[in-house]
Amino acid sequence: MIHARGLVQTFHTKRGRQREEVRAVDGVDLDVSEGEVVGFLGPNGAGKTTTLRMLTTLLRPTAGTATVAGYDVATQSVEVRRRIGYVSQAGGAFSGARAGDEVVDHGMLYGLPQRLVEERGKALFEQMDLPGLWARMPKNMSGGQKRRLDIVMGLIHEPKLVFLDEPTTGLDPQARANLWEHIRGLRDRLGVTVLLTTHYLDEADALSDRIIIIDQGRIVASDTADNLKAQVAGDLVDLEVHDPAQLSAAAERLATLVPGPGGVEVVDRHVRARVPRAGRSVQGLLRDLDAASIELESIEVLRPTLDDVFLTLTGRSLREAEAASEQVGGTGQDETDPTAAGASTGAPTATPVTSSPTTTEGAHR
Ligand SMILES: Nc1ncnc2c1ncn2[C@@H]1O[C@H](COP(=O)(O)OP(=O)(O)OP(=O)(O)O)[C@@H](O)[C@H]1O
Repeated sequence: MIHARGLVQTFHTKRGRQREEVRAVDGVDLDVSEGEVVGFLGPNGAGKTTTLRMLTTLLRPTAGTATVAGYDVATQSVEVRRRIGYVSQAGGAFSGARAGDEVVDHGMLYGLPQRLVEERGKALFEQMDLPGLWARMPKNMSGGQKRRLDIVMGLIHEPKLVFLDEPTTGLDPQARANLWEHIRGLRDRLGVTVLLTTHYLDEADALSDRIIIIDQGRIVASDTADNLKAQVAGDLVDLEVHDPAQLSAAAERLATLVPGPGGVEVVDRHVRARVPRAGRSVQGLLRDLDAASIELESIEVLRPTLDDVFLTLTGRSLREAEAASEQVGGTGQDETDPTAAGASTGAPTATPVTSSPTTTEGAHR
């Protein structure tokens, strides 16, 4: 469904008098098969949205090639746009119309007949858990309902491939969980291929058949969540020791489970290490500690998380990476040089109907 090779996007920005080049995407190779739900994970500013904007033909790649649904993003953008749905990060900046009318107008922009769009739209309202909201103004909907309406708009022309850019940002936990169910349903019930960006680790973990991790414009990993976690060297065992005088004795015992030297960390009253298959060895450890009369306040065994994967791959946690990206100016989109390579391929709203404005982003502008 998606095949990208060596995708690059550079932006030129100005800070005061200084002209700077930002290499937002730096040689991305990416393949997504039909029917996959792929989570595109990375810290703020890693290049997720920029990659999506190239794949959805909203930005022309500075270098590299990509085909989406069988068509070239640079030379066959109309064909690509007809076949995809794109729910942008910004979501719907809806007009003052009623939700159902927004959906019908949006579908008709694809050249679809009104009656067909109404039928499909109403079915999608049911599937997306928006019953009775057809005549409601989007401004009077909750955040979760608006996000689901965004997805209805992205699906109205029955694309086989949908791009969701941070679909649950700003939603409360219940609305997020609810939207996850709907995203799973896109694949299970409608056979839709989904590429979704997120910086929520739990979201990528829960939703994705496969996870692609991007950092500083480069892909650093692509595999199932389980395989990625298996690359991290073991489970984290954390012992909280009752008597600080016994910390080094506890550390010695824990060290016997760690392959190689230097793997045990002592922080306050805690002794921690990564232990391969801790589930199997922790019982013996407890017996050892007991025999040596080392009393514990608590013991925790934590399976690796995707954050551990990111840390192993990049040497930074996702949170550190996000904080660093915010310090260097975050999105930095304030002074973009309009002549920069990759200026938009044209606002979809200005595109004739035959060119099928296929993004909810464009249609909401
Ligand atoms: N129009 C632009 N002009 C200049 N720099 C840009 C522009 N768009 C993005 N960038 C920069 O490119 C880099 C990647 O941005 P991008 O929005 O793709 O990241 P992201 O992974 O989607 O982040 P987030 O999770 O915050 O949405 C960042 O450094 C950003 O500041």
